[in-house]
Amino acid sequence: MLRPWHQIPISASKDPLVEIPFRLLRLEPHPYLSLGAPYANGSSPWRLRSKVIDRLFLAQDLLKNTNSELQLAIFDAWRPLAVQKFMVEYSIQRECLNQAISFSDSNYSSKYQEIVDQVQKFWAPPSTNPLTPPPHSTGAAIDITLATSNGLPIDMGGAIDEIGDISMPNHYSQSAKTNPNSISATWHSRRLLLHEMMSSAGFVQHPNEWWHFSYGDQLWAWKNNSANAFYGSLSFSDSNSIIF
Ligand SMILES: C[C@@H](N)C(=O)N[C@H](C)C(=O)O
Ligand SMILES: [Zn+2]
Repeated sequence: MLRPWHQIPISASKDPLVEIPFRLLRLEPHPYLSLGAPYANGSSPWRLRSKVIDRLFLAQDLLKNTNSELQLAIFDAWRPLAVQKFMVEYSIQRECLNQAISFSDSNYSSKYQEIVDQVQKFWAPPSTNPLTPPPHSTGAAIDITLATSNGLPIDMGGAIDEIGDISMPNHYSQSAKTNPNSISATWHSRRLLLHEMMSSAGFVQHPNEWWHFSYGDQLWAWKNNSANAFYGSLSFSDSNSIIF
């Protein structure tokens, strides 16, 4: 499924993919490694382009100055194409189970196709076309939330990766307006805070996901009216060297 930002050309930067320093909190164990996703040769998902990491530190400092009791907490970062494919297939199967659809009838069921469409609102296709890379395989995208200073993720009114309207960044805006003292208003303000810190540091947010942000990829270029994106897909060869 092509998105409007897939028409943006990529003029590939050589900014390297590097390990995210431990000063930024990681939510361990890594959710997709725990599911058995295929990270070749034990390669680390905790990596991003170096300039993206600089921006994350900026967002972290902004957050510290706004609310010293909170910190950023990273859920996922770099994702090889094989992992993107694994996670898309896993998510379709999980939704089939949740919605009691038989995966074995998949080819014949229109309900199955509905589930595929729902999942594709949240997961980018594992495209091998260099013109349409999935954002996480460029090293420019991050799934992130807020945590207390002692490392406990706070409730944002919906789990990361949930398939449904609850994941829309503004899902609670109406109920927050109607009832400013409700838990929905708290969730809305937490989502707004995350968005504000990340966007002040230069990131853009995915339209359907409160937790997904990127810097320098096609979505970022499209939202910023920039002629080019500067991060394309990268993957690791068996020897772990970077291939652009
Ligand atoms: C679903 C979520 N983890 C995610 O990363 N979604 C984006 C759009 C993606 O698959 O690149
Ligand atoms: Zn993401």
